[in-house]
Order: sequence, then structure tokens, then C-alpha cells
Amino acid sequence: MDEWDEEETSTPVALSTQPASCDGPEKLFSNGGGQERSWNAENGDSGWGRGGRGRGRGGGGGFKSAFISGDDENGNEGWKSSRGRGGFRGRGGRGRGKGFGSGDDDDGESNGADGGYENGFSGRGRGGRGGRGGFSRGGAAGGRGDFGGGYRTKDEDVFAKGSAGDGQVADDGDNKPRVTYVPPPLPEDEDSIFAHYESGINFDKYDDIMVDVSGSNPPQAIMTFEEAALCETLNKNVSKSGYVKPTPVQKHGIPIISAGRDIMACAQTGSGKTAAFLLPILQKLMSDGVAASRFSELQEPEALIVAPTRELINQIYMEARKFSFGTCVRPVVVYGGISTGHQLREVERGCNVLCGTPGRLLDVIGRGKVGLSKLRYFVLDEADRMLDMGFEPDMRRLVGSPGMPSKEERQTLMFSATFPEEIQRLAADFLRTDYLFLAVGVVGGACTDVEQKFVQVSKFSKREQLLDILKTTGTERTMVFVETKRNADFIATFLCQEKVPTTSIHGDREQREREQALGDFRSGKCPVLVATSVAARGLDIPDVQHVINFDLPNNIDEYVHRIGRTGRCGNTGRAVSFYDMEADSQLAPSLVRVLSRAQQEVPSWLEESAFSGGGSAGSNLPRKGFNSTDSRKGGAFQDHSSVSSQPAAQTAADDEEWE
Ligand SMILES: Nc1ncnc2c1ncn2[C@@H]1O[C@H](COP(=O)(O)OP(=O)(O)OP(=O)(O)O)[C@@H](O)[C@H]1O
Repeated sequence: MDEWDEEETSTPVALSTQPASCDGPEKLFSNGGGQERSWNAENGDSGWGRGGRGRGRGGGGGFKSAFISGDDENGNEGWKSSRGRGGFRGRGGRGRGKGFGSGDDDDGESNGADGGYENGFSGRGRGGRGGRGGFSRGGAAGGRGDFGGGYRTKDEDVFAKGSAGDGQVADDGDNKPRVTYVPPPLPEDEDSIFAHYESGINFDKYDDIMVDVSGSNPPQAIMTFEEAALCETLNKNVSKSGYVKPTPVQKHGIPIISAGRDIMACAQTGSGKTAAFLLPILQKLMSDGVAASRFSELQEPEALIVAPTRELINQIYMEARKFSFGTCVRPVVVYGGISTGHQLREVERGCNVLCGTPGRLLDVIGRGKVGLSKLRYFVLDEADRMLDMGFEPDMRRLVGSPGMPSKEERQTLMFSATFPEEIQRLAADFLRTDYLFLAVGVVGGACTDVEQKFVQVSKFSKREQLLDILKTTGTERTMVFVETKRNADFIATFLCQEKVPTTSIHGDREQREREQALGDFRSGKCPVLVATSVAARGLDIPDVQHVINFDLPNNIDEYVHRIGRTGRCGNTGRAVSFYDMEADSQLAPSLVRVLSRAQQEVPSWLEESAFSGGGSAGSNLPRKGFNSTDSRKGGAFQDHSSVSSQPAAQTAADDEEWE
């Protein structure tokens, strides 16, 4: 029996996080298992039994939020009880932070830790800065998923949450939570594999977008897929996917990659970046006769694709699976929240294109099941996110993994809709010096097919405003973004109680629940999805007509990605953002700029807010004539005000609620 099989046969201690769907909002905060007692903020009892994810704050500060984790208020207890093998060591000093040192925890939300991941890989991120208040991956014997927490509503009711027994997380007795969830098998029929939505009325307008390729000797762009000279099967698969002509990022990106060049590409949300990198990679592998072999114990993929969230990497994998349908090239996906054993068995069946989130990739490589010596392509989707403070250490670890070809010997491809200049400079470390920078339209610009509206609100009127809007949207698919996981549950519950079929997705939900939520949203069973930033980037969900920023993010790039969940591939969409003068004014200058560049009406009050919002506002107003944005040109532009010029993770880390 394999090592990982063995691990997973021990009796699972079933845990679950808070489910949020209209199947029963009343379930949301009930103690599902009844075995554990929650921390009760009212009477000060501490949790016992499997007391929840340790969520400590450094500096011994009390946990003031209404949402109380199962640990002692200052995190000490959580820390003490969590010293398992994978003991987390907070970096110390910066207070706050959830030291959840799981390498698997690989989402857009911060959940990581700096140290202590037993096999030498750290979880990512911000969380681990919690001084004393961290907790181990081994996690408080209460492990992840057992939320011994409570939720205190405005009127101070406390709902206890506990375990529910879904068999997803096991404890091996070594205080190390183990994920045993295996997702249902994927449909194999062609109709499902090639199911797609139609490109929209504005698809042809892509041709008018300004494109700038900088760097030496860029190859000629292609105008049609025929010019890409794809293998017959690949060509058929492209047609079956409903692709008639390439989008600009494909017209330029495909020949650049096919010519063997490194690329840093920035193109607006929903404009086909995924196929821009997948098609030339698959074409090369197919024309070279690469074929997956199940007979090798060590799998050595030719391409490695990394993305920041589980749902996004799964989506990329599904695209790779679609385009390689009927060929010998085999993509595989690995990401957290799913049984590692299951994923390793998939890898063992043959793997040419390995898609993964950073933590899980490091894990499978560390286990010696995947070798990198044959690697030719290293792809970072949402590259600016992959290189910001949250993920950069993992990326460095990844390129430093045994056998990883040097940047001279591999091709490195980076794609995003946003690319802050300082991240571009960092990214250059991973690229050959002669990389090409491809800018389609305004770097960091919002999709022009999204109508952007702003509504001034006070923090207390948001819920009513949301309800009003949702009453007019009816059953149209709407994503509602909030800043915190607890607020995601709270708003989802509120909407359910108001009879709006709603589900939610965020990093504290088990993977099974996240998949269910996305499935219910896609199918229309729940036309409203309340989400944290975990769903802000890359997700391509058909028919999302509306995005509502219930809470504005504190970073302009995040805003651009969020509203890009609608208005995709030439379709139109609407984004409505609640603007709270007290909380959001720091974002005003960047918002004004994004709106004007996307030819949207700028409300006068927003402009005023931008001007009055401090010294930086004026200098951040729109600049005319801006287009090219390659940082090597000397940083002529930046669409990043003092607010947004920090990488997302950095700003987010300063937000107590962004976990
Ligand atoms: N040439 C094409 N013709 C028709 N549809 C396309 C074409 N290229 C991509 N699409 C479709 O457009 C949608 C958006 O593509 P994709 O998800 O790759 O966008 P993206 O640029 O990566 O967006 P994001 O920045 O949000 O990650 C997908 O459904 C994809 O299948």
C-alpha cells in the first residue's frame, strides 16, 4: 500500500465548516455534530474537545471580532494546543494573523503561514505573522474545518457552529488534519467536455483594442487559427469549443509562445488568456509526439501551470482536458482540499501537463512523485497574484525544486489582467532577459464591456440596498463580493432568509461545499453567489450578468478582477459597487482612473472624493494617451495609486478581516 493510501485509512474524524446555502439557513450556525462545544463569547467559556482553528492574534490582543474562533481570545490556547508536528511558528511582531501553516491552503484568501510546514514547505502568507498567536497545521487538534466558533449577529445572538461529519478531514492521531475528499468523476462525454457559452456582441470590438508588444524581435501576430497551424485534433477541439477566430491576446500570444519566447502578458478579464497559453503548449507537445505513460512511477510533466485558487486551477485543467481531448497528451490537476492520494493516483496514470495550486504542487513534488527535469513550460496564471507577497516564496521554492530547469532552459509564461509595475520587476527574475511584454489595451484596465455603477451607502444600509437590487435582477446570475468570510456567510444567510436563493464560497468552506456552491450557482439553482476574494480572479462562469461589490476591496486590481466575472468574451455585464465614504475614500483616485479609462461615467461625488482624499488624489487622476506599460520602459505609467501600489497581499494583510 502506498504511503498516502495508508495515511487515509485511519478513521476520519468528520468535520465541516459552515455550510451556506438556502437549503437551510437555519443550519448555518447550528452545531452539526453536537460533540463539540463552541467558544461562547457571551459567557466566556472556552471551547473544549476539538476546539476549532486556532486563530491567534499576536501581541496577546483580544479577539474583538464578533466571530469567535474556538480558541482562547488571545490565541494562546490555540497555539499551545496546536503544537503538533507541523508546528507553526508565526513570524512574530506584526500581531494578528492566522498561522495556518498548511501548504495545501492555497487560495486567494490569506490562510497561510510562514513556517512550520512539516515537509519544509510553508503555507503561504500573511497569516503567519501572528506572533504568539499562530497555530499549527496540525491544527489545534480541532483541525481545520471544525469551527468551534460562534457568530454573533448585530443583536448579539450567538449561534454555535460545530462539526458535521462529512468525512472530509481526517485526523491521523498526529494532530495533522488529512483531507479525504474525492470529487465526483468528471463527465467523459463530448457534449459536456465541449460545453461552452457563446461569445457576445462585442467580440468583434476586440479587434479595435490597442496592442503593444515590447521587447526585441517579436514574431508576427496571427489573424486566424489556421495561421497557428495547429495539429488536426487540436484544431478540431478548438472548433468544437466554439472558437472561430482568436482574440487579440491569442493573436499575439500564440506566435510568441510558439516561437519559444518567454512572455509577460496583460489583457483584460475574459479575453481568452487561458487558450493563449494552452494552445501553443499543447500544439508543441502534440507535434513532438509527447504521450502520457502510466508505466513510470516518477511522472515528469512537460508543462507546469500554477494558479492561485483551487477553482481557477481546476478550470484551467478542464480547458486543458478539453483541448487535449482525443490526443495522447494528458493533463492532471492537483490542489488543496482534495485527497492527496487520489490526486497522486491521477498523476501516476500519466501526466504531461500538471496544473496545480502552489501548496499542493510543492507537496507532490516534495513526495518525489513528480520530477521536473523534463519541464519545458512553466506558466503562472494570475501572475501578479502568484508573485505578490503571499505566494512569492512558494514560487521561489517551486523554481528552486530539484530538477527544475533554469529559466534559460525552460519557457516561462505569465498572464494576468493586472500587472503592477513592482510585480513586473519581480517577475523579471523568473524570465529570460529577452522576454516579450504583451499589453492588450490598458494594463490593469477594467473590461469595457462591464457597465460600472457606484452607489453611495452607509455601512448600515448596505443590506437593504442589496436586497433592493436583487429584487430587480430576479433570477439573473449575480456575484456579491464581500471582504470577509464571516460576512459572506452572514450575507448569504440574510439573503436566504429573505427568500433569495443564495449560496456562498470562501476559504473556510470545505472543498466539497465550495464545489457544491459553484455548481449550484452555475446551474442556476442558486442564482446569487456571495463570495470573498477567493472567487475574484479567473473564474469563467456563464451568464453572470451582475457583480455587486457589497464591500469594495482595498485594492484596485482586486476590483478589476472582481468586476471581470461578468462581461466576458464580448458579452456585456453590470457591476454595482457600494461606496462608503468613510471606508472607501482611499480607493477613489484609482476608481476614477479605472472608470475613465473604461469610458464609464464618473459620478461627480466620486471625483470630489478622489480630489479631497489627500495629497495623492490629484496625481492619480487619469492621464491621457497612456497605453504601453512595460516596466522596462521606465515605468511611464502606473495605474496604481498609493493605495493600490502595494501588492494585493500586502494591503490585504493589513485588513484584520481578510484571512
Ligand atoms: N477565440 C475565442 N473564441 C470564442 N470564445 C473564446 C475564445 N477564446 C476564449 N474564449 C472563451 O472566453 C471565455 C473567457 O476566457 P478566459 O477564461 O481564458 O479569459 P481570461 O482572459 O483568462 O479571463 P480572466 O482574466 O478573468 O482570467 C472562456 O469561456 C473561453 O472559452
